[in-house]
Amino acid sequence: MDVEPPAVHPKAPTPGTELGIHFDECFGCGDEFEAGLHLRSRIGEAQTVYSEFTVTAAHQGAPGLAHGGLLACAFDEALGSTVGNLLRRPAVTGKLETDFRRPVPVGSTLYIEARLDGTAGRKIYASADGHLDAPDGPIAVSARALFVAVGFEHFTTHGDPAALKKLADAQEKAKRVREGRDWEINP
Ligand SMILES: CCCCCCCCCC(=O)SCCNC(=O)CCNC(=O)[C@H](O)C(C)(C)COP(=O)(O)OP(=O)(O)OC[C@H]1O[C@@H](n2cnc3c(N)ncnc32)[C@H](O)[C@@H]1OP(=O)(O)O
Repeated sequence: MDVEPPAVHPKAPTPGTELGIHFDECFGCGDEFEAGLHLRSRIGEAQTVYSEFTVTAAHQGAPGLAHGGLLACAFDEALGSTVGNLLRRPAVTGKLETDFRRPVPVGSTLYIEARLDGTAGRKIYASADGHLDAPDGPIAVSARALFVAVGFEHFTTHGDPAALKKLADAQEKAKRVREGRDWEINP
């Protein structure tokens, strides 16, 4: 099947939009776990998403240096957020390839610019570059990923249905608050 240019969803958030946490307990973006990556993302121009990840002592592999697996996790999150927010299609990572080009010290911040590259049926291609300590800093890590679109049953079948229900309820409540209708008698 040919790879087609990605079609951004008409209701995708617009450039400049700060993207919130998609799940409090997500290791990539959630706030629930102190050692998590606490990635913060916003929509950029032309099918891009910018994310920032500051490396702490909790993310070390060698003394004073980030663990490569956790850097890969940051890219998985940044790329997943790009796919999820721009295409608004549930998808999971099928393949993730990383090039580690420079060491990333504790205390440094990676500025990750991720983009959609194309789609082919359920397959979604995306890639990203991580710049060291400034949006135009040297590239320390690059990644390419294949996401595969899935139905919601992927999460209900393989994940935790009770936690999913809690998440759906929290998202619905946040939507009601955003729309100024958080006054239902039976919340
Ligand atoms: C706003 C939201 C923000 C979210 C951010 C979160 C980011 C984090 C994202 C993740 O980390 S997700 C968790 C890690 N990933 C997984 O747990 C996925 C585990 N794997 C699976 O569940 C299945 O293998 C998968 C759904 C990916 C595919 O199984 P399916 O049976 O549904 O599909 P199938 O195997 O028929 O593959 C569909 C197509 O994808 C291709 N494909 C699948 N996996 C592939 C792979 N690994 N490499 C290459 N191609 C692959 C496959 O060849 C095929 O291509 P064709 O259509 O051309 O035939």
